[in-house]
Amino acid sequence: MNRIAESELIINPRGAVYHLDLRPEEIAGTVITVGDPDRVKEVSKHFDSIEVQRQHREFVSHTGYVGKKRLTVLSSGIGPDNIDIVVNELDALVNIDFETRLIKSELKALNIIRIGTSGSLQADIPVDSFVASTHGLGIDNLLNFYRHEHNEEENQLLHSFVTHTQMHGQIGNPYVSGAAPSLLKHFVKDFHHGITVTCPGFYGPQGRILRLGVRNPALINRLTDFRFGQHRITNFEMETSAIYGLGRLLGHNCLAINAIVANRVVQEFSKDGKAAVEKLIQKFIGIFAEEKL
Ligand SMILES: O=P(O)(O)O[C@H]1O[C@H](CO)[C@@H](O)[C@H]1O
Ligand SMILES: O=c1cc[nH]c(=O)[nH]1
Repeated sequence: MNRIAESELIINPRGAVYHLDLRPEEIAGTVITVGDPDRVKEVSKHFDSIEVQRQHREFVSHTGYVGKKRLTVLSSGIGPDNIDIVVNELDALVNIDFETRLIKSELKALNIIRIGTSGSLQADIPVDSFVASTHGLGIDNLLNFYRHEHNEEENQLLHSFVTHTQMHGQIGNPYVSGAAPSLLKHFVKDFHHGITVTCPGFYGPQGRILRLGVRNPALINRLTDFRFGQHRITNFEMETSAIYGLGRLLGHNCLAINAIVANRVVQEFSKDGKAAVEKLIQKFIGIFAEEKL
């Protein structure tokens, strides 16, 4: 097996991975990712104890316990490019030996759960409600830098998506991956389920028009109308498909749960998005404490 060079896996003088500044023993088997660094303490304030607190750039992390269960909460910052760093470095922390720089013979699967905010694409999914993503569909291109394959059903879904949204030639190849069924099954009551589209930006890529025109002005309507069997697109944001896609390639169990702060169909924004996120965090902590995940 090949030793991974110093330039490829960068380990700092503390023995911690380059961007996250975390050592292997400093993360738990369940990792919550949040976009906003300030949200990390909003999650860890519900921990019974905190044993590790680190910060490097936008990557703030707290590891501690809820009851006897250990978990880490880590901010990713905004966007799929940051998820490339977060998921690869989390995987390295558990699956690469930092002494020998060799991939371990026994690989570990993390539970990676995003607690985020998102924009609804359906009139019946109002602001302040919650969505658990059955699929992450990426129009951000990140996964196309890696060798990956889709199954027949995913290929059909993507073909139908590109045709319906008329995105041919506008962006690279969209990609799609499902949530881990072992995690999704715990987030049913009080959650809408559906496909989450992940975008490489908040404005043009999500059809927002301020001063610039967009190439696909009908994008929101086309996403709202899209159907594939019983599947529809519930929402969009900027991380889920990258987490699901990289997580699947690396063998981790991934889920995204999002609080809806904007409804793009009825053009409404939450009056108290912070309260909606707090309710979602409390719901997650309750489920994590009581159920087997
Ligand atoms: O609230 P977070 O988790 O950052 O998620 C959403 O909010 C950011 C945009 O405002 C993007 O990261 C988007 O995915
Ligand atoms: O509309 C929204 C709201 C939150 N996050 C997004 O990416 N889009």
